[in-house]
Amino acid sequence: MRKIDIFDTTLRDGEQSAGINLNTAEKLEIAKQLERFGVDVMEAGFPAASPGDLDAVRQIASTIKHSSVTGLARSVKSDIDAAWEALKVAECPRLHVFIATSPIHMTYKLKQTPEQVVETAVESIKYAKQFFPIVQWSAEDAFRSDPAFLAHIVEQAIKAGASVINLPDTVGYATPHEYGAMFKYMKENVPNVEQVKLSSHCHNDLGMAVANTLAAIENGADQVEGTINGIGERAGNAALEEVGVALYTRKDAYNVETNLTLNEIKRTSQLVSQLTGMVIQANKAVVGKNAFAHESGIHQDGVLKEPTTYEIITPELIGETSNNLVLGKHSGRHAFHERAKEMGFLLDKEALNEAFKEFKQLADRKKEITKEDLWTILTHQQLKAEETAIYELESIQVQYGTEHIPTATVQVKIPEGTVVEDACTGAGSVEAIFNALERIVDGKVNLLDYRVSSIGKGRDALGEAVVNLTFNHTEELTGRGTAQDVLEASAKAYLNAINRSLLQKQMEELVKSSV
Ligand SMILES: CC(=O)SCCNC(=O)CCNC(=O)[C@H](O)C(C)(C)COP(=O)(O)OP(=O)(O)OC[C@H]1O[C@@H](n2cnc3c(N)ncnc32)[C@H](O)[C@@H]1OP(=O)(O)O
Ligand SMILES: CC(C)C(=O)C(=O)O
Repeated sequence: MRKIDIFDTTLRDGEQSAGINLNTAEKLEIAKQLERFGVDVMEAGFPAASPGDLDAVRQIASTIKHSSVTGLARSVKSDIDAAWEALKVAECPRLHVFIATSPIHMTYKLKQTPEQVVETAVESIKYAKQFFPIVQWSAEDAFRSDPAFLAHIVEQAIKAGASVINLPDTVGYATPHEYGAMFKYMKENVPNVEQVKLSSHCHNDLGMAVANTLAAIENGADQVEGTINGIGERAGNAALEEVGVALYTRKDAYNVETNLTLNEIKRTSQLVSQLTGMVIQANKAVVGKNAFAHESGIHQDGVLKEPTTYEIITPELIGETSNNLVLGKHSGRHAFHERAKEMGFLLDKEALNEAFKEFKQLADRKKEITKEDLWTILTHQQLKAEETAIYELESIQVQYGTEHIPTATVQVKIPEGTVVEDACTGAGSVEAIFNALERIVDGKVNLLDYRVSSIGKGRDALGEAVVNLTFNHTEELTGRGTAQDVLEASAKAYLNAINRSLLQKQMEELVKSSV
């Protein structure tokens, strides 16, 4: 199988992303991880850019042993000298030197004629070859260059000593078909092309960087360039993790191999995201938070029965521990039951169905159902199953205004099965609720403590109330209640404590009568 070299430029083109600035220690950390990931070449920086960049490239070049380290230089002697200064410590120093070849860039930016550009390119490669055993030459904006001129300058670059020729789509303008055709054209029109490796370098301005990279491979590219998470100038570069996984998953289509250790992808991606501060979009292919998440019931059911129904990549392939069946309003019973089992809840069918109903009601109101929400719902059902609720809150209504006395009206289903209603005032809404409930429950309540907190984050988080009380002079009991509204949660917590007290009494009587 044909081997494709992976050239990573996270630390050079990736760092060119607006807002990213990595220090030497951070660059070194990423470089070590790129080495573990198995990239063949890593571009560690642009040594002429700053003393800091030169130092970082030097440190990386002296540390990394299993990937070749390179640095970028303009076709300017002082840039090449700076690169040599940084890279001479490397096991096999490699330079990446470039000059633009498109009419727009030559005319307006370089202000050179095509002949002058050829001369500058050849001179710089020859100069670099005095120091570097390996010189990669890039035709910046190759895709928008005149094909015949491009073929001519590539031929001259090879004659001057370049051993890798990179043909970037610098502004992300190409379509896959067109970008592939450029490689085919070079293969057919550069007489000495077989002496070198051809390389792709794609930008993502039209969202086609990865597709273009794959098209280059199909048309003879031996090396592909890109970055982790696709970071880079403007809309970024081809995302290497996507390229690697596409080549592996569609081996049947591409029939090539790489040295990448794919199960290092997750770790590499996380590290780059964390150190650069570039957040990975949730739906990003391969490494996005949702890449292995299934939310809808039909998909979840399929994946539970057979993962390949909806997963073409296994999470393990990229070093992810498992897929994620996200429970939300589109989820179905299969996934909900499976999650309950995973969480250790052994509920009967009826309790599970009740829990599922409660879950769906909550899912309608909340963006995301958190693990804490599920614990609450499932625990509630489990307690219900074990305890047989004695007092159950039916409804609650509170009138509150800064100029009015808070009044609560509550309806509670009592142990006899009837629904009783009562109302009471209080210094605040919670006290009014507790006073009304105390009139309904048959006994003396002594409230000892009361706390409310939110479960999870966000404006739509559930409220949890905890009540400590004694009932008819029992020992202190704790009751918990959860609801979207803290007043409802408070009423539930209050009744939960009373129910626990009654249950305890029933148990004691049962034990006494059996002795
Ligand atoms: C497509 C790419 O990603 S290319 C890489 C882009 N990366 C970077 O630019 C990051 C590092 N760059 C830098 O730190 C600075 O730009 C430096 C140190 C390289 C140069 O800084 P300055 O000397 O202040 O020049 P400045 O950046 O303003 O302008 C670039 C100059 O280089 C020239 N130039 C651009 N590319 C090349 C090239 N490949 N070969 C020779 N000269 C070039 C420009 O024409 C311009 O020349 P001019 O000053 O005669 O007009
Ligand atoms: C310098 C070259 C390789 C580049 O980054 C580009 O053309 O995008």
